[in-house]
Amino acid sequence: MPETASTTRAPAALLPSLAPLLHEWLPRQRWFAGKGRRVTGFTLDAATELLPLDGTGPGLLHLLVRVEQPARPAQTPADCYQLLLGVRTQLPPRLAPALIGRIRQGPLAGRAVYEGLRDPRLAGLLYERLRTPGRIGPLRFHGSATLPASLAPRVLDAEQSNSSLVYGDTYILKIFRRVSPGANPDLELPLALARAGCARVPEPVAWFETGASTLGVLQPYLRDSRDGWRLALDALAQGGEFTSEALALGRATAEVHLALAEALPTEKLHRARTELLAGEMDQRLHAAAKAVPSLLPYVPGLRAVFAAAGDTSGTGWLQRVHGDLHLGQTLRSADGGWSVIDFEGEPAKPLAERCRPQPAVRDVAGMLRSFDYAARTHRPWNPEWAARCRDAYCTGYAEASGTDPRTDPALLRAYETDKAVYEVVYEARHRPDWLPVPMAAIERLAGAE
Ligand SMILES: Nc1ncnc2c1ncn2[C@@H]1O[C@H](COP(=O)(O)OP(=O)(O)O)[C@@H](O)[C@H]1O
Ligand SMILES: O=P(O)(O)O[C@H]1O[C@H](CO)[C@@H](O[C@H]2O[C@H](CO)[C@@H](O)[C@H](O)[C@H]2O)[C@H](O)[C@H]1O
Repeated sequence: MPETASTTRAPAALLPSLAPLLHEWLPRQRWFAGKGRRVTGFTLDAATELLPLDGTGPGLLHLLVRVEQPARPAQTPADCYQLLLGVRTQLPPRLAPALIGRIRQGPLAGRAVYEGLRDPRLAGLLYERLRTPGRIGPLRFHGSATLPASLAPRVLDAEQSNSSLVYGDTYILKIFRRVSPGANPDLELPLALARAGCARVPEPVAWFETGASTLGVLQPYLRDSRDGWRLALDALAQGGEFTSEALALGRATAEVHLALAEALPTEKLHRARTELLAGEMDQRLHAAAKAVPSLLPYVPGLRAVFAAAGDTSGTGWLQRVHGDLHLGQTLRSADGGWSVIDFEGEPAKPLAERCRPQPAVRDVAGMLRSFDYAARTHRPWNPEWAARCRDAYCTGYAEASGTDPRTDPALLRAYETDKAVYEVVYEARHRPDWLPVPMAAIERLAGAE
């Protein structure tokens, strides 16, 4: 791979001037995973000038920053975040909302630092790097000059765990925000699925990485699609059914699972394994109840659900799965076909855990929870609507895969419970107003309702 001129500076030189700005700005970002814990400092893993900070024009600084926070579990490294910072002497008014702050000290004193992705010139440069594969300092760009040139970029303003840019309504580039060592499953799995000939997932056309970690993935943008969550809410609002869509979604999920099982290693599921899996759910419950004490009264009931799953003989196999499947991760195109996106897994889980083979029923459970979410979000609450969707989804899944997820009800219930516990922590951390939604499921699954 050709190495273009690298302008990487001694990282330590930049950090003191940026730290006060990051201190204010980082914890407020939607994708910042360490909310609620004090930030005590920063260290740099890498700093790369993608455009020089020599003051002749806008500079673009790529940073991998570790954020020091107390109350981190022992032996775990501080979270590392990917930042793309624009640096200008004068910030044009159209970029004012992107301002992070002005540097107060050092050689760059007075310069404005801003969210670089919001600057079309800088976002365009990132795309150009993908069109011209090569290395810049520690960054390795994999792409192709066959990608169309000069597509206008825009930032996607979605509720996201990462950040995405859409180029000319043709491609979408996801920039991973919290970066872990290892290949990100959101690149690995779509590539494997494309190799297996599964057309349910947009095929990655370019990406960039450090050699140790995946940093961003470019995929075709499904421009006329709508996501399953919006469509389900629309159906509810109009008093309409969603069962035929749920059936199609079940089929699509099964197709993805079959292709993943074909493309990547699988393992036999047996009794000792179900016991182990149930034990892990139990541990996650304890950690969750510590973080969100309103779970505490339900712990005995929930533990019984996990124990029942651990007692099952365990049939089928373990395989790579989506890991965080919900209606918002599905897109329906204008022709009615469903696609599945975002194979990163649950963002809070360590990467190694997200990449482990698991029972496919875990994804099924995620989607069943999503129908429940949609029905609960709607006024008046419509539990029968959710029950019909859940049934149709399992039927579609069984038709396409030959395996009905309802044939092992104890395992399915355990995964639904595990997901609801995860959702309680997720909502408590990110959207406290939504907490009653998973709490209602916790009450039901613990047998208290
Ligand atoms: N290939 C695509 N085509 C169209 N829209 C997409 C595509 N990929 C993602 N999106 C949109 O971007 C949003 C965020 O993408 P997602 O992969 O879920 O990001 P995150 O991991 O940050 O949550 C999705 O909800 C969807 O609306
Ligand atoms: O899409 P992400 O990978 O960022 O997933 C996280 O955020 C989701 C919410 O945006 C969250 O999903 C939960 O809320 C959805 C409705 O907004 C609902 O459809 C899902 O069933 C529910 O789990 C997801 O859990 C979280 O990981």
